[in-house]
Amino acid sequence: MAAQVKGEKPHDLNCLTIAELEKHAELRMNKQTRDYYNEGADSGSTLRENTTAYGKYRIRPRVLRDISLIDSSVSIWGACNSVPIGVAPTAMQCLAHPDGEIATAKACKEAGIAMGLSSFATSTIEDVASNIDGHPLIFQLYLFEEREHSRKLIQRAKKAGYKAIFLTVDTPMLGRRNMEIRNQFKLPKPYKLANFAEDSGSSASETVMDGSTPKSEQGEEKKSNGTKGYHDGKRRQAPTGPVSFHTHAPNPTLSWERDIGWLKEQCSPEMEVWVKGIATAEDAHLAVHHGVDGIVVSNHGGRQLNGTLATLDALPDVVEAARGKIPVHVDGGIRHGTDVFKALALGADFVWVGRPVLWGLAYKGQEGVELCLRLLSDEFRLCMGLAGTVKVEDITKEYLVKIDKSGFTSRL
Ligand SMILES: Cc1cc2nc3c(=O)[nH]c(=O)nc-3n(C[C@H](O)[C@H](O)[C@H](O)COP(=O)(O)O)c2cc1C
Ligand SMILES: CCCCC(=O)C(=O)O
Repeated sequence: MAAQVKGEKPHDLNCLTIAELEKHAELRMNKQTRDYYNEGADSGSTLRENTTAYGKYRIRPRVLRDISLIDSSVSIWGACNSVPIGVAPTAMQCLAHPDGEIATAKACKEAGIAMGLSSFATSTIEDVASNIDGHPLIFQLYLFEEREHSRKLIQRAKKAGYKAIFLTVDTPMLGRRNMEIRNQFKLPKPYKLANFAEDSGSSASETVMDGSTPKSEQGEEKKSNGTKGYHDGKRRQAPTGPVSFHTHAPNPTLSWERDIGWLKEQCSPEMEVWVKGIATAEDAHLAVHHGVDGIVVSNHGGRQLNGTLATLDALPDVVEAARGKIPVHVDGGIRHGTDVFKALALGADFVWVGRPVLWGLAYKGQEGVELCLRLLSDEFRLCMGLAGTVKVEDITKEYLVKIDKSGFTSRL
């Protein structure tokens, strides 16, 4: 057992970093799951840049400041979050571990960290809520062309006490993920898209990502353009039949004018409405104009449009546009506590972490997610102290410098 401070959990000597966690997870996931979780769209350059963007900044530590009392917590949706970090909504967590989203919820409760639940979760809205036991939960919504499906999800989330709906806005079409296609990705039995089971007999395990036709949909297929999820330029019909993520998640009709007002009506007054997938100042202005409660700067972990800015690079413009009006969160590429510090210094109020949590789940279920959250939290607190900050609001751009490829630095 490693040296430890009284009351703290012992280190896992096999896994001291998120990079090590990723390696452990790789060995435990089958190829289909590993590729689905880890892949980015097209060449994967945006996926990589989300991470490498953090290397463009260095921290300017201040010293002799008595940092003996560090408070890394923030208040979010009326609760105390131990660090300004949340678990991003990611689909189908039972692929990583049979306990799936329930294990994640229990780990979030234990860590005092907010959780996002995906529309395409393999656990129900209600089960996840009862396992996180009052700690903030948000529900990630894919607003389907068949709104009735989404309306039911919203009502259930409201009843179960979710604090906000995060409307994902970067999926009017599905990004091109080639390994997913090549592997003919499908959710294996016995798992189900748990929140559609009663609507449709949820046939997620029939979802095949190769353009071929799942048996149950062959009649349907004749009417459509022959691809599943990907767009061939022809006007497609609104999907009908069982909900599966390849058929239903992309919604090319999404628009500010039609959808945000409707969503606010459905959610109010119990739940806030946020938009997840903002990458420009223009859209941040529109989000404010349409009365959303907050923004998540995100490119879906590099899984949608490849060739966009890394989220950290997109962040300052969005922060500038939303400043003082609505909160700005960011996700993508966060793999260390110092990344959290840098995102906050560039103006984010809070960050969300996707893949590392899935790796934790694959490594050791709930215990693995707790480990993931503990590593990031400990690194963040260490960074706060070593940089000379004791409160989250102390973290400003004064603590960062940008460094270019030749090593020249510039103050922000
Ligand atoms: C396997 C996987 C599934 C995801 N599923 C969803 C989803 O259902 N809804 C959504 O809005 N975002 C989804 N995301 C995107 C995450 O919410 C988040 O934006 C992204 O993972 C952040 O990047 P990171 O993985 O580098 O931390 C998914 C990401 C991954 C890796
Ligand atoms: C748009 C597909 C739904 C799941 C998801 O968001 C992802 O795999 O990234």
